[in-house]
Amino acid sequence: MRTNQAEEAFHLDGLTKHFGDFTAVDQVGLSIPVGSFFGLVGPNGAGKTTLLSMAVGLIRPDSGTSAVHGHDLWQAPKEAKAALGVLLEGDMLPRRLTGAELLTYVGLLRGMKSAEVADRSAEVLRALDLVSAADVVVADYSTGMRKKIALAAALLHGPSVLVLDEPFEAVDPVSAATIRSILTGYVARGGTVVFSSHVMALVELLCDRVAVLDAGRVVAHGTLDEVRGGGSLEDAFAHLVGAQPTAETLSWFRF
Ligand SMILES: Nc1ncnc2c1ncn2[C@@H]1O[C@H](COP(=O)(O)OP(=O)(O)OP(=O)(O)O)[C@@H](O)[C@H]1O
Repeated sequence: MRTNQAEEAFHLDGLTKHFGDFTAVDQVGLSIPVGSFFGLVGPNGAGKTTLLSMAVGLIRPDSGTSAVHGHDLWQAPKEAKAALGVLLEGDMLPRRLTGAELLTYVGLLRGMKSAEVADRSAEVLRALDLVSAADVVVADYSTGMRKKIALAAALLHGPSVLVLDEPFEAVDPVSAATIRSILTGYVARGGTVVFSSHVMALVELLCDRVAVLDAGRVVAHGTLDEVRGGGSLEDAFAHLVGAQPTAETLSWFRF
C-alpha cells in the first residue's frame, strides 16, 4: 500500500494495543506531514512508548496500521524501515560492543559501505562528544552516554524520518544543544522528526506539530498553536489530561 507518499511521512490508523485486560493504546490515528517536527506528549504511562514502538514496527499492534512514506510497516517492512531512524526508550543496545563497534555494526547492518560507516561514525562521535568513549564498551556507559550512542546509531544511515523517544532525557546541556541543532537542521532540509518528551518548553521551542496522548488516546493534535490555544503548552496539557499539581505534602517529610 502506498498513499500520499509525497505529503505524509507517517500515517497511523486505528493503532491499538492491549496488555491483558489493559488497553495501553486505543485507536490512535495520526497523519504526520513530511518536514514536521512533531512532538508527542502525555503523562507517565499514557502510552507514548507503546505507540511509537508500534509505529516503527517493533511491537505488533492488536489492530491498526502504520505506514512510512506510504509503505506499510508490516506489509512492506523493508521499504518502511529503510526510511526510519529509531531511538526508543529502554536498554536495547548490545552492551558488550564498544561505541565505535556498535556504530559499525549498525551501519553495516543498514547496508552502508565500510568507509562511509567509518567517516560518519567519526563525525557523529565528535558531534556528540563521545570520542573518548568510542573504545569503551556500552555496558560501561552512563545513562546519558547510552542515549547519545543510541541516537548516533539512529542517525548513521541518514534516514528521512526520525522517531525518538525522549531523546534529551539524561543528556547534558551542551550535548542537548548539539542534538537540537542537528535535528533543526535536519528538519530544515526536509527531514521529519517525531519525538516524545515531558519537557514542554522544549516541545514549544522545537515542534511545529503536537499530539497529546492520555490513557492511550489522542486528546488533542494539530499545529503547536492549535493545541496550546492562546496559552502555554503546559497549561493546555494540564487542562487536556485533567491534571494539576497539588499542594500535597508528605506527613513524614519535614523538619
Ligand atoms: N510489556 C508490557 N506489559 C504490560 N504492560 C505494559 C507493557 N508495556 C507498557 N505497559 C503499560 O502500558 C502503559 C503505557 O506504557 P508506555 O511505556 O507506553 O507509557 P509512556 O507514555 O511511554 O510512559 P512514560 O512517560 O512514563 O515513559 C503503562 O501503563 C505501562 O505499564
